[in-house]
Amino acid sequence: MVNAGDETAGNPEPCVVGVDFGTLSGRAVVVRVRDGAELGTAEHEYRHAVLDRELPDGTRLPPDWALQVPSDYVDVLRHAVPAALATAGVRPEQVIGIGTDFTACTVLPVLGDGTPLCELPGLSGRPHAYVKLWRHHAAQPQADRITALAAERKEAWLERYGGKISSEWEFAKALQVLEEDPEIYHRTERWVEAADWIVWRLCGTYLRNACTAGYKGQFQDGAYPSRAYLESLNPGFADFVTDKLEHPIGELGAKAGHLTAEAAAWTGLPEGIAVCVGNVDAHVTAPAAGAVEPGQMVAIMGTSTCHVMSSDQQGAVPGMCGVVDGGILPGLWGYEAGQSGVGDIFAWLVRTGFPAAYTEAAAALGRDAHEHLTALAAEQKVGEHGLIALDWHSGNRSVLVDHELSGVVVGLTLSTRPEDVYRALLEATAFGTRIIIEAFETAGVPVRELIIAGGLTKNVLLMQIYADVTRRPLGVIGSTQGPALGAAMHAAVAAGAYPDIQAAARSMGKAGRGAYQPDPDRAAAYDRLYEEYRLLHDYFGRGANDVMHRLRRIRAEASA
Ligand SMILES: Nc1ncnc2c1ncn2[C@@H]1O[C@H](COP(=O)(O)OP(=O)(O)O)[C@@H](O)[C@H]1O
Ligand SMILES: O=C(CO)[C@H](O)[C@H](O)COP(=O)(O)O
Repeated sequence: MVNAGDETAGNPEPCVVGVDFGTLSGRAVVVRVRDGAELGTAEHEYRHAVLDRELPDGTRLPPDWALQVPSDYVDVLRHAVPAALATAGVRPEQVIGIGTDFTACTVLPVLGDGTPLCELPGLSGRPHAYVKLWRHHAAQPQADRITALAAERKEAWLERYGGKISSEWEFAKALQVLEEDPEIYHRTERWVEAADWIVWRLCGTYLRNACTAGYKGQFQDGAYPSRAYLESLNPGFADFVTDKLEHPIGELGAKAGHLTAEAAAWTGLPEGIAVCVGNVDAHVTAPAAGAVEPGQMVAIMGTSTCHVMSSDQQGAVPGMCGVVDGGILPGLWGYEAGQSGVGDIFAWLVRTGFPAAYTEAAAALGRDAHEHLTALAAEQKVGEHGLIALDWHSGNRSVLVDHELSGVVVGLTLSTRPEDVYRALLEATAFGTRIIIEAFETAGVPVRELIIAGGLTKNVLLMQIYADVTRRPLGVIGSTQGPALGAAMHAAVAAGAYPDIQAAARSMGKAGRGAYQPDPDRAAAYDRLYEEYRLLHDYFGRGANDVMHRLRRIRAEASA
């Protein structure tokens, strides 16, 4: 990190602020416009983290729920932005713009002035009044009906979503509210992506960003799903688009408005600076990683993995999350696919399968649990643990689009150790990425380069496994704050410092090429394991054995 304190004292250079709203925290970074130097960062954890068991008042939540509290996002503006400025040694007057990115589809019900329903008197005990986080997966029954009806009616937009609509997105989540808590649904005046809500808080203007509108809001070729379609889904849902969703769309990198006096007081930034249109964590990271050419796929690996890629070719990739015109970069088709659980799955093992003796050994070596398991797992040869796993602990986003699937580890014996399972889980996520890449290439959308970004780039074993499993050289982004950097780059465009995001990427992006090379022997050994993964994937995921769905029903009955 560069400290700009002295350097900027006599000659203050323009800077921008990017704020990345992740799953558990928000991270702010102060970036120099000229060259993308990251001058200071700060993180603020959400006080309520993820509500997946109960509301703050103790109201119990069913399985597969994941909610958040909107005031936690404002706290990031209050704490992380001033702290990042202080660390950077940058004076507020140097900052010409602020940009944000968010997880998505993370969506909330609000009044016409943006007030979240969960903040209204009498509604703090109502689960449906809260933010539904991207990994709220309880709307799967609604998603299944949305897909089935679209297929039956041959809705043209279905193909743009790889043939399946996800339970993570705006329509499935809203339909769940209507069907489970109609009063909350009727009191909802706007159904808003958190990505747009935070921009609304910053500049007082509500615009729907083109990215989430396209990928999560089923907005294609200037239109949402028709009233007739929605009425067939549920008569009470017929006017969802006109009553609660439709709103002017802001292009990515455009200026949404100017920082209000209230938001200036929260952040310590000057009132009136440019506020960029909202965007998504994965999508802003592509230009941050220098990926502005067709066929450069960026996998943003953290809690989950998103695969984003721009292409000059429009294709129907089965099971992708979507293809949106200009969804990542203007003038190109933007593709997204993903894996709902990656770091989250490794965290599950650390939480549930890390014995006391391991905790002591890790502490003695000064390692955290991930580092300890990784170091032990790195001592093995490919296949030595005798395991194969399916990475579906948080369901399958691509290519099966089914959040009622669950995780599997085959091959457990009385000799199996935690590091064996940990390694099998690392490998399972790499196999999941290979399935996705193959789906693109089979559909005629070439993947020319694979670049990795996100928190998991710090795990060297994991990166090498991805290179070996995919048989591709991996580039690794040259920043640990890819999304926040990408948000800052979009802010620079919104403030007029660059004509477009491609130009900003040339000066501010942090491309890293060829950091890991595949090893031919390990790659060959992984080919054999990948065949086993594919077999299990199709067996459990494509209907040959529906045991995972049946188990969910048994669980629901048992806990009813
Ligand atoms: N050394 C590690 N190896 C593998 N996974 C890790 C390691 N350290 C943390 N993780 C996982 O990384 C995830 C967080 O990734 P990060 O990119 O920081 O966050 P986010 O995806 O929310 O932006 C967590 O799920 C955590 O379990
Ligand atoms: O689906 C997304 C983008 O389209 C989510 O934002 C993403 O999966 C959550 O990201 P993270 O793993 O970084 O918390």
